[in-house]
Amino acid sequence: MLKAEAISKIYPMGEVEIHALRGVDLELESGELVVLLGASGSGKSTLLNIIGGLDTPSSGQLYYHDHALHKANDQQLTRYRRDHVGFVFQFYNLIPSLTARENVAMVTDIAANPMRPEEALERVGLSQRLHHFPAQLSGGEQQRVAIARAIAKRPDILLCDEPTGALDSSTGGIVLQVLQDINHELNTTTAIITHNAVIGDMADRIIRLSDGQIVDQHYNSSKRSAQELHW
Ligand SMILES: Nc1ncnc2c1ncn2[C@@H]1O[C@H](COP(=O)(O)OP(=O)(O)OP(=O)(O)O)[C@@H](O)[C@H]1O
Repeated sequence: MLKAEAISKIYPMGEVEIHALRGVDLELESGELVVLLGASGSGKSTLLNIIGGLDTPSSGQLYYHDHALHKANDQQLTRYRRDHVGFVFQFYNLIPSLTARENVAMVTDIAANPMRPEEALERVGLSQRLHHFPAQLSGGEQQRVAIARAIAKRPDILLCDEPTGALDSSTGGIVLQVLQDINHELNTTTAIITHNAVIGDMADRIIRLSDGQIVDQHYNSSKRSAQELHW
């Protein structure tokens, strides 16, 4: 469903250029769960942001089905993000003055074919927290609200940048289990960025980046349930 060919990204920084990505080829297949591993600065977030239409490549081609995203203008990229992509970040980015339900409703109010906020929150196990404000929720619960918000519009692609980076291992396991369940139940193509190689065990495919290049990728023959993972 998504194909990146020879993607490079150069950030000009004064006199020097930072080569964040150097010729990345990547295909994401419908319904798969991919984990992207790599050291800090290897280009993981840059790649995810380009795939999600938050950033544009300096060179290379990017196709979502037959849409050439590398040629898209701002308006077309906004539409692609709004209609097809869900994002989950390390810090949950919830609106503090809105309840869990209202945070999710912000998205469902503008989406084409959304699920009800109650359904999205039920899918992440938060039916009992609909009217809580973010400050009244634990970190893991806040991340689950962020996931409910991301999936409520039924995105084709869910992109998660260090979704458990701020969580302890057992809370992180619950959040990852939610992502794995949603991938399974809704067939949402899912990419998870992490520093943590253990998380690769829950993936269909593991991709490793180093210095702006994909240096290894393989299918995982012994996929495990996220809640079995410990780090
Ligand atoms: N907006 C930017 N302007 C300039 N340089 C950038 C920008 N974004 C990223 N970079 C640089 O590009 C390289 C790749 O960064 P990126 O954030 O993609 O790495 P990462 O693998 O996600 O790292 P981390 O795990 O620490 O988040 C780094 O050297 C970074 O400093």
